[in-house]
Amino acid sequence: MHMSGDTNVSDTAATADPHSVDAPPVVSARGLDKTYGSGDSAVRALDNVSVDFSRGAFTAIMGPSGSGKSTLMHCLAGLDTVTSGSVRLGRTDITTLKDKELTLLRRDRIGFIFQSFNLLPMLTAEQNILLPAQIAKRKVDREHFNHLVHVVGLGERLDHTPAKLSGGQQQRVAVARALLNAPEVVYADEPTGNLDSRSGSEVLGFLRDSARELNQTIVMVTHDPVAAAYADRVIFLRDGQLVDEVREPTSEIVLDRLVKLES
Ligand SMILES: Nc1ncnc2c1ncn2[C@@H]1O[C@H](COP(=O)(O)OP(=O)(O)OP(=O)(O)O)[C@@H](O)[C@H]1O
Repeated sequence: MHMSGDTNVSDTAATADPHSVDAPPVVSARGLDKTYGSGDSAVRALDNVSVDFSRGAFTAIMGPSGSGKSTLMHCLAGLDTVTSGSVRLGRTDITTLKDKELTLLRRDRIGFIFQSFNLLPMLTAEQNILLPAQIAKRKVDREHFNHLVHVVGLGERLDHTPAKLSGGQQQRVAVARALLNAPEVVYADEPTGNLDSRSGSEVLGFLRDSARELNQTIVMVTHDPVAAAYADRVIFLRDGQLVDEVREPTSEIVLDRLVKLES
């Protein structure tokens, strides 16, 4: 679902190599600055960050604690305002939007996955997955729904409430919910932070497959080099600046770069 005037971006991007991190950007940030507070207590959380995220690419954002990962994701997703600079989603400069427009943009064009799953306890897995579409009065493509729940392995458990699901299953519900609308970009904030390593690798494998097979653009903040190795590309922040990047990462290379950043 696109807002008027934005369909061209996806149309042209669809002809690009879906697996390339060099495909046309879906999200493009230029000269992002974010300062919290003022005077002596001011903290420059982002310092002139420019970065592109291509269609169908799975990107991990890493860096030491306090380096600005969450701030960058929140600014990219329109959850926080920037001090200066611009963020484009397709053709829309989201930094110029009013609150109401931002709310609609997040609802219609962005998917979110959080560490804490954020499922409603009184709803079944199926109801949780369908809820955003219902709120937005979007027609659900039943075939896509069936495909998603099959791929994430939830077929048998659609009528269970979250309390009757394991952590990994709950996160798979949250992933299916985020992907149902085929949003232009999915932001995942430590999506495996609450999962054991087996459930975590299932969720990460599914995120990687959805980037490769569904051409889904995914941006993930993580502290975990093993999680980052599922991405096509890892970008590194230090003191609010973008300082490094690795393509086709392995956990060893990511760990090595992190250690260097922290030294
Ligand atoms: N609301 C806020 N008010 C003031 N300072 C903030 C706020 N949010 C973040 N900061 C500061 O901005 C800097 C970047 O924080 P941010 O949470 O983006 O880092 P991070 O890399 O995500 O850290 P972590 O890995 O610990 O989650 C830090 O110095 C932090 O203290």
